[in-house]
Amino acid sequence: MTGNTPADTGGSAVADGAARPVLRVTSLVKRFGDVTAVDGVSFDLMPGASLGIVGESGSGKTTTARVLAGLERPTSGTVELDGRVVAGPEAGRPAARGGTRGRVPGGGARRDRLWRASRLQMIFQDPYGSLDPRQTVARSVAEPMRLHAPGPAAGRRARVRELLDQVGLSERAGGSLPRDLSGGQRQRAAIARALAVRPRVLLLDEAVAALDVSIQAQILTLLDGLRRDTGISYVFVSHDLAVVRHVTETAIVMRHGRVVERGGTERILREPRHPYTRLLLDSIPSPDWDLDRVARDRRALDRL
Ligand SMILES: Nc1ncnc2c1ncn2[C@@H]1O[C@H](COP(=O)(O)OP(=O)(O)OP(=O)(O)O)[C@@H](O)[C@H]1O
Repeated sequence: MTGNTPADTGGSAVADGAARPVLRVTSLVKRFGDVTAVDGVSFDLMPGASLGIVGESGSGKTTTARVLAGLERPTSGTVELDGRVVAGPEAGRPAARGGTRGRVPGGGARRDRLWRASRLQMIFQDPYGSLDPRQTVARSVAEPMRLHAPGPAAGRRARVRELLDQVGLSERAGGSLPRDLSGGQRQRAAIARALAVRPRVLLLDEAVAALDVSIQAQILTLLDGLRRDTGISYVFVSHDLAVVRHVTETAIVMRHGRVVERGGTERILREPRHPYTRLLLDSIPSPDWDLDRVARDRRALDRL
């Protein structure tokens, strides 16, 4: 076990003060009654880096993501976003080191939510989580701009065209309702909407899990290009190690709410150190797949 310190995740190493993590999660705990869904998770995400959160169903990935997005309050621990504590006992306060002073300018819960949403956006497995089924894609993409940066409609229209182009959608697709698009196009539209406010972090929760493999590859390539072009950071939540390999440099592996392994994604996949990570890798279908061994290893792990 590698413990739950942020140590070796978060992308490029940065000297003191040179750059601070855009997202810092410290000792995060989330309980639902008797169930501890997240149990002491910590990590840093540097600007422009991409971090995977992997684990099986029930390991606490989605709950972690929901706390980061402000959809759940943590039981304890803190989330610092862009130098500001956005969740935890000090929420609304600047982070201890190098953060902005004072509360979010103007204060107020709505202001705080807008501030957070302007820096961190979430993409769900189901694009209907962010697209209104009754609105054209173009309107859905324009909406966050109206909220965050009110200004002339002409400027918004130009920016919507630019965003649609950035995610590979035609103007025609922009004029369509979500139900008239393919699953891949809908996910592109959800990404365009998330990018509309120029967030620093995109939090992707099983964002390609519902798509055919060939479409998955297209979306992953799109995400790679967007990160290169914009310097945005990703937290990429997935049960699928092959997918995580494509879009992240570092990863944490979660089991029963805890981080059991962390490090470079390639290293984790090539030389897993924790038996649970090895089991996850052995569970991927391959020509020499040994189902009996996977079942045996799981029983042994469950006894630990
Ligand atoms: N709102 C809730 N109320 C009670 N228990 C919950 C709630 N949300 C999650 N849990 C429990 O917390 C644990 C972690 O769930 P979570 O959804 O975070 O895992 P996960 O790794 O994302 O799995 P999945 O991919 O299936 O969503 C599970 O035992 C789950 O049943």
